[in-house]
Amino acid sequence: MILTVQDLSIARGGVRVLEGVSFSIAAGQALVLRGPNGIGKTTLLRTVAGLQPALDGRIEAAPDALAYVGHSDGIKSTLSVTENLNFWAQVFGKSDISLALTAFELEPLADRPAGLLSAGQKRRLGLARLLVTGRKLWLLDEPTVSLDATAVAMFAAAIRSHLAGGGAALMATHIDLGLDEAEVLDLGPMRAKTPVSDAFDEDFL
Ligand SMILES: Nc1ncnc2c1ncn2[C@@H]1O[C@H](COP(=O)(O)OP(=O)(O)OP(=O)(O)O)[C@@H](O)[C@H]1O
Repeated sequence: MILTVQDLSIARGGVRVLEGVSFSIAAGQALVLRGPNGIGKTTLLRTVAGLQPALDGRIEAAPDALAYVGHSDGIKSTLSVTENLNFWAQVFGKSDISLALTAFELEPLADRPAGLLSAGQKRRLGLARLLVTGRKLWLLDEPTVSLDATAVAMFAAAIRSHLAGGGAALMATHIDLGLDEAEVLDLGPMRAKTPVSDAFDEDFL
């Protein structure tokens, strides 16, 4: 298994949102988190990514297996598209960004400062970053926000080839990516019944 989550309880803003969350993801597998707004999908992804502690339960993953793409793009606006990708490649000890440029059709934008990209183009750059991490498990929070139909298809193709190469993905998305191989985890039954109050993650704003 690339990721195993067992009996996890998580909170946001001191309020328990989900409890008893258990699932595992193997190589080649994609799992889509489903549930209404506010149920705790972002909180779950952040917890699995190690950005906040769990209240209870276990998360098992190889320490260098994860790459997280959340709501904020983490793109450096004064650097060009190529420079951004090179920067991330360096961080992850990789050198080749050509696949990332091609997969998200960023070649025509390669020299443009990222700050001048449109919202959808920025998103494509944010997702292209995944391809230079070399990480096995992609954690994706609403990855298709701002993407048009063509870019959604690019993203779906990137996921497919990642899975085919032995990678895996855990994602929150409201749209159907047309990934037949993806499994769905409905978080509805895991909604917390016993809210607790503490303030350990008040920096989560
Ligand atoms: N600082 C905070 N203090 C208290 N509650 C918060 C705080 N931030 C978020 N919440 C609540 O925590 C719950 C979980 O939020 P989360 O973003 O994980 O949900 P989500 O399933 O990702 O939602 P969406 O589909 O809208 O993105 C929500 O009900 C939200 O209102």
